[in-house]
Amino acid sequence: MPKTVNGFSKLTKLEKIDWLVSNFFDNDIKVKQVLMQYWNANPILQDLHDDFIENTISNFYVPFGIAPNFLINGKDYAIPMAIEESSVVAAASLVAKFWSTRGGFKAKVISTKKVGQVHFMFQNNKGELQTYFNQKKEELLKATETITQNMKNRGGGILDIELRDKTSELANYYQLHVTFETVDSMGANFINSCLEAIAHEFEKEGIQIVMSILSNYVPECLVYAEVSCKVEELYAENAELFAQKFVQAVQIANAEPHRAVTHNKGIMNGIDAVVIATGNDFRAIEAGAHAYASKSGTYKSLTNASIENGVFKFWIEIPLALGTIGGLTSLHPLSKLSLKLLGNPSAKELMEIIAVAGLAQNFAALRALTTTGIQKGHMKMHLTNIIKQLGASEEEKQFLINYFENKTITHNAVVEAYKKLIGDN
Ligand SMILES: CC(C)(COP(=O)([O-])OP(=O)([O-])OC[C@H]1O[C@@H](n2cnc3c(N)ncnc32)[C@H](O)[C@@H]1OP(=O)([O-])[O-])[C@@H](O)C(=O)NCCC(=O)NCCSC(=O)C[C@@](C)(O)CC(=O)[O-]
Ligand SMILES: NC(=O)C1=CN([C@@H]2O[C@H](COP(=O)(O)OP(=O)(O)OC[C@H]3O[C@@H](n4cnc5c(N)ncnc54)[C@H](O)[C@@H]3O)[C@@H](O)[C@H]2O)C=CC1
Repeated sequence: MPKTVNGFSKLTKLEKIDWLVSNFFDNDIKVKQVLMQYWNANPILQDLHDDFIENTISNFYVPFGIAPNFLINGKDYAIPMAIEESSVVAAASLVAKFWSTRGGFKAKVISTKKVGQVHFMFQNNKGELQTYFNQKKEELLKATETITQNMKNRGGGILDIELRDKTSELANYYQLHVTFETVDSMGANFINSCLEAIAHEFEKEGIQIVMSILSNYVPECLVYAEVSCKVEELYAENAELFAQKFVQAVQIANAEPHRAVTHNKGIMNGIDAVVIATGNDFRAIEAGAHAYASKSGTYKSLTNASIENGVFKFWIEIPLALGTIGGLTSLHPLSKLSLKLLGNPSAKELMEIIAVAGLAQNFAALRALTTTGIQKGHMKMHLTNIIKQLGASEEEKQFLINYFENKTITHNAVVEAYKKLIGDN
């Protein structure tokens, strides 16, 4: 039987589920039950979630946790995190507590410029194109006036439009490179609307517009965060060796892309979790962060560390195009709550908070990697997931948690201990 369908989008939610269950699950009624089990009991709330995307058939939960005790620029925060991976929230919490007694995190937005581009092809004389652009520039700005008026009143809008010659990269390729200030919004829709208005105005015979779209590479929408303390304040046991190995771990990430990718993945554990909890676009943030990590031509660490005059310093510099208005930020009740928990920050303040979450996460991972190894703490948190996969009862779970209190946790060791416990050898 063909597993393709016409008009799927027009079916009701239940019809969609029935089609899926009959075509892909042999009419297994349990599949329908699992999907419906995740529907929200409140139909209004469910409707809201149904409409976030298309062809919704259920909800996919991701845990929503809190990392308390973050002291950032002298202000206390409890940071919301939406993430499926164990040990991330624990690690952030541990590090927040640690640095809160050493002056906390200092963060600062460096710049907030965003970029959009109208990509086009032009075969004729370059000088003529430049003249046409120079004559047209004011009209291009005028064409966006109805869209930009409110943003200008907020202190934002279009900062500049440049004609860029890209013919050395691709034959006949030029672009209008436009920079924006979008204040408290991420700005994707605002930027795209402006670009399409500009493209429409710029079009004329001989200019073939290919596309108009914002760029998620935002090296000028940049935030910096750091922690520092005297080396001896780091950890009681051999603080100097700890600091040295920590700095070496960062240097290795800067020298070796294989390590840098994992190092930055650890940073994104913290960043994505807060980005998602606040209703922001984590794909945009991921794409922009990794592109920035490659800005020198080699993929490198997004963090850095130093020891100078007995002072340990650890910092991050990362592009984050975030919004505290627009997108899902006030539509998703939990994003709204997250922003309220953070004191309804401006987009700039949110950039600082999220950069700190990334720095804290990296500190936790490097601390673990250069001391006990990552598995000890991670597996301690992951233990309950393994136990649950085995189908253990509450009593068996407690037994296994106590059993592994002072033992090395591996998946196999847990399986063996469980088998022994239930007498299945
Ligand atoms: C996991 C810990 C924190 C345990 O650390 P610990 O020293 O065993 O923790 P503890 O039991 O002594 O508790 C100390 C504090 O840690 C936090 N904490 C401790 N347990 C919990 C918990 N259950 N729930 C919530 N918070 C917890 C909490 O703040 C607690 O204080 P309290 O609340 O008691 O005042 C530590 O070993 C750690 O930070 N490990 C690193 C974990 C990590 O980085 N995980 C990320 C996933 S691995 C990965 O994806 C990235 C990686 C590692 O590959 C990146 C890279 O390579 O760079
Ligand atoms: N490549 C990408 O990253 C793309 C992302 N998107 C999506 O676009 C969404 C974000 O777009 P936005 O334009 O930010 O959201 P949005 O379309 O909801 O617009 C936010 C609007 O809020 C208004 N506003 C009110 N007060 C403001 C203030 N203080 N500061 C700034 N604006 C204020 C402005 O009119 C602004 O345009 C996200 O959902 C994202 O996933 C869409 C297309 C492409």
